[in-house]
Amino acid sequence: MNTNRKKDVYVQQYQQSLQQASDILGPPEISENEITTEALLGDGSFGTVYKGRCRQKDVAVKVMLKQVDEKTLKDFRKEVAIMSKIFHPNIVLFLGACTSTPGKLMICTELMKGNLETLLLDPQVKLPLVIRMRMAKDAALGVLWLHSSNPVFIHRDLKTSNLLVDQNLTVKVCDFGLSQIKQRGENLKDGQEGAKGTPLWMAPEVLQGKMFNEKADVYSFGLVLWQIYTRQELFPEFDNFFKFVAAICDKQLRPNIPEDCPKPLKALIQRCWDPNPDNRPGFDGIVSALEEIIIELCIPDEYGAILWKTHFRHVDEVNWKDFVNVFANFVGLTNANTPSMSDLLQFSPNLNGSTIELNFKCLKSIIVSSPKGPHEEEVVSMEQFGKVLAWFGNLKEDGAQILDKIRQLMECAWFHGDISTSESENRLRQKPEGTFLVRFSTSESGAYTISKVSKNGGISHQRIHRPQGKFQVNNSKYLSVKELITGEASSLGINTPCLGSRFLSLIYKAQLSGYIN
Ligand SMILES: Nc1ncnc2c1ncn2[C@@H]1O[C@H](COP(=O)(O)OP(=O)(O)OP(=O)(O)O)[C@@H](O)[C@H]1O
Repeated sequence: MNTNRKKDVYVQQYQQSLQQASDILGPPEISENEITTEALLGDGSFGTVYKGRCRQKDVAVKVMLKQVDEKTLKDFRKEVAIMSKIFHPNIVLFLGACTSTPGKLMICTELMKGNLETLLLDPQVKLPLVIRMRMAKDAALGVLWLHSSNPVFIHRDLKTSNLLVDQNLTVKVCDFGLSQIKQRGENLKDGQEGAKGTPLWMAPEVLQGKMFNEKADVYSFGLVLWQIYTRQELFPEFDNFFKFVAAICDKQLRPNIPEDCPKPLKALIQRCWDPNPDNRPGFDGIVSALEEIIIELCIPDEYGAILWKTHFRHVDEVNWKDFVNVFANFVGLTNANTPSMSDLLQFSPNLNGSTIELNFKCLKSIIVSSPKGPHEEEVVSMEQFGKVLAWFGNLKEDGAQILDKIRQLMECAWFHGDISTSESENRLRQKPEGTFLVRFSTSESGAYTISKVSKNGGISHQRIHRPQGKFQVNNSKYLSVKELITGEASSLGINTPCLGSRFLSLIYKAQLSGYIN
């Protein structure tokens, strides 16, 4: 037998054994008495979802209605069959099902914290936009997986209540009761029983009983994105189905996108809910667009965002060495013909004790989050990179000089950097009037705060604002914090730097070991 033929036989044998295994095993069957139900988690049209226990594990249990018609039974079997075939970190993990006891049909899945709709509509829950966009990306990754499978899975009931959230705010897609399988390129049409899904979230072609494909999920996802952005209820003004269908399909009505919505997000939402399914993006395009939106939210500096998009677009954080190499290349300190900056810093005797080495030490001291455990790496997050650029400048104009700016500020005894308001008060307590420090503002991006001991030993805080990249207190603007402190010392009543800055020891240690000053 030649090698290719042998390979074919092995592949055939392997596929047969897989088929046999799946015929024997089927979806993991759990017997009725292994499942106990506790608190109610949610009510759906197919049944009720409870928190439960199964084989000593907390689970979610969807208990189907006792009296089910043939169609619901078919949907239940389909949900079990689909869930037992899909595995992805953004799809709720199917654990097993009780399929054999009539009147006791149950599906067990991993237990999640709750659904996204409830979270979004709760005004008490703080969810910054960047976190919401990460949640949207999670959901899009889950649906991308469904749409990329062969055959294709169409979810058919995408809505925020079918997106579940865990304790880390990771989002996972659930509820495959209405999902359908189709071949790539195939279009489907609903039968006599009518459109499937939840009308408010349904694509116009589905509402009208026309041919549809996976782009119907994209339409629903446009509404999901709208709700993730606005945190408002969807179409509260409608209570009549026929008027609703006419508004969506004939008048092409869509929810209002607020003025302050970032332009790329607005464009993405509008493309997703385009009346023509062919104009809607695929989920791979949606994931890419969300990645760009997340990067731009975290890194408002134009060139900083370009750096991250070009080199690290799929990740939220990178290890320090990779970051240093990319950054040094980007600002022209190294190029394709030189060794990488991390190698230069480690092995080049020329850089030992140089300003460049010290500059990178200073950058590292504010950009790297310290490892949480012995096996964790030193990493730079997209957020922290964005913050450092907001504090220290404009990457396009400053290039490598940004590193000098960081070091020069750290050389000032009064600069304490990333300490909290209460830590600044601890450091200033009992100090004479006029003692002061400067730190990063905890609430305004790119801004600084002067904390000082005022009359009678009271401690007060004053913001240094950043209009157009300048540094401003009262009505005076300066090119740097250092110039501002010198220029405004007497008007601000500050005279003595508060000691204790962690950066100063870094600079002194460097000077003692021979750094050029
Ligand atoms: N694994 C889970 N962990 C925590 N809560 C869950 C879980 N699964 C479902 N829920 C809760 O139950 C609700 C209903 O679940 P699900 O959508 O699967 O039921 P359904 O009967 O198919 O509902 P519908 O068809 O009306 O969307 C969810 O919105 C969620 O709040």
